[in-house]
Amino acid sequence: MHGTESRQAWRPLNVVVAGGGTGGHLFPGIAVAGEFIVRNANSRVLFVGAGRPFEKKALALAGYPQRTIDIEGIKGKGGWARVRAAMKTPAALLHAAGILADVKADLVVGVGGYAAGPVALAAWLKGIPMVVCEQNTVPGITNRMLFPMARRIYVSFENTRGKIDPAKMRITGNPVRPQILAAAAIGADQRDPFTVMVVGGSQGAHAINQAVMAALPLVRSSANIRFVHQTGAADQDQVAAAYLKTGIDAEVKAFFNDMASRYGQADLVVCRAGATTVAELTALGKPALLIPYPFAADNHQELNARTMVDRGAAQMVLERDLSGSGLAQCFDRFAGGPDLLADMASRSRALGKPEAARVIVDDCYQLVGNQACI
Ligand SMILES: CC(=O)N[C@H]1[C@@H](OP(=O)(O)OP(=O)(O)OC[C@H]2O[C@@H](n3ccc(=O)[nH]c3=O)[C@H](O)[C@@H]2O)O[C@H](CO)[C@@H](O)[C@@H]1O
Repeated sequence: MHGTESRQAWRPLNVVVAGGGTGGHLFPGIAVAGEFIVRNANSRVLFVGAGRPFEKKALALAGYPQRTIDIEGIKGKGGWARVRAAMKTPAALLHAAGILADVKADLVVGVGGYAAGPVALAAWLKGIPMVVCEQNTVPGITNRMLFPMARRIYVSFENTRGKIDPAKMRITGNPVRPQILAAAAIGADQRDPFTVMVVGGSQGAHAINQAVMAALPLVRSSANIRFVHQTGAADQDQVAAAYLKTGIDAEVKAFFNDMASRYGQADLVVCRAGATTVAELTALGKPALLIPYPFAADNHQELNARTMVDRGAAQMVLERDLSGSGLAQCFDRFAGGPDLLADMASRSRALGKPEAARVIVDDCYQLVGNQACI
C-alpha cells in the first residue's frame, strides 16, 4: 500500500506513546510506533510510562526509548493509597509537560494504562494533538477520563461500550505488531502433530496452567498432540514437569519474545481474552478456546471473547467451569476435527483488522498535517 515513493512523502514526526503497563496496552503502542517509523525513518517515537520491568524489557527488545514518570494507579485501591496516588499527579503532570517540551512532541498517542493520564493531560493543556487507542470492548478508566480531551478515539470493536463522541471515534481495530502479522504466512495446516498453543496474556494465567496440567494425563490423542505453552514466571517449572511426566511433547516458557513463530505453529490457541490477544488471533485467523480472566474490570474479557464466540470464531469456557477433564475432551475433539477448526479459522480471519496500525497512522497524519518532504 505504501510503496517506497509514497513513504518518503510522510513528514517526520516526534511522537510520544503514553501509557502501557501490561502487554495488552504496550504492544499496540509498539505496533503504531513501528508504522510511524515505516512512514519516515526520521520520525522519533518516545514511550512514556511508569517504567515497570515488563515495559522496560519489551521496549528495549523493540528498540524504543522510554522515559518514566512517578505515578500510581487508583483502580482497586482505597483510602490512603488513593490519596497518595492522587498527590503524585501534579508533579507527574509537570514532569510529563517537561518531557513533551524536551522532545518537541507533535502528537501524543495514549494507549491506556494509568501512566497515560498525566502525559495525555499535559498534551491537552499544551495544545498538542492527543489521540487514544482503546483496546477493549469496555473502555478502561484512564481512557474514559481522556476521551473528552482526545482529538480521536481509535477503538478495536464495533460494539465498544460507553459514551464516545461519534465524531471522534474511528473503528480501526487494535494494532498488531508486524512481526506477528508475518506469522500469517507460516502455514499451520499440517496438523502433524496437532499443535495447541497455550497463552495466559502477558503475565501468564495460573488457572489455565492448573487446568492444562490436570488435563494432560486424560488426553487420548497424546501421541499426536504437542503444546507450545507460555506459563508466566511462577508456574514454568511445575508446568514443564507435568509435560515431562505424561511424555507429551511441549515447549514451555515463562514468556515468548517471539510470538510470531509460536502462532505460526498453532492449530488451536487456548488463552485468556485480553483485547490484544483477540486482535492477534483474528488478524491471523486462529481458532481459539477462550477462558476470560474473570476479574478484569467490568468483566471486559468476557465481552472481548464474545466478539469471537458470537461469530463462531472461538469457543469459550468460563473459568468457573474449567476442569482438566473438560479441557482434555476439548483437545481431543479439536485434534480430531479439522473441519471444525478450518471453519473457526476462516470465521476468525473474517473478524481481523490487520491494517489497524496503518489506518491509525494515516488518520494521525490527517490530524497533524503532512507536509511532504520530497
Ligand atoms: C488482567 C487484565 O486486566 N488484563 C488486561 C491486559 O491483558 P494482557 O496484558 O494480558 O494483554 P492481552 O492478552 O490483550 O495481550 C497480551 C500481549 O502479550 C503478548 N505476549 C503474550 C505472551 C507471551 O509469551 N508473549 C507475548 O508477546 C501477546 O502477543 C499480546 O500482544 O490488557 C488487555 C488489553 O487492554 C486487556 O484486555 C486485559 O484484560
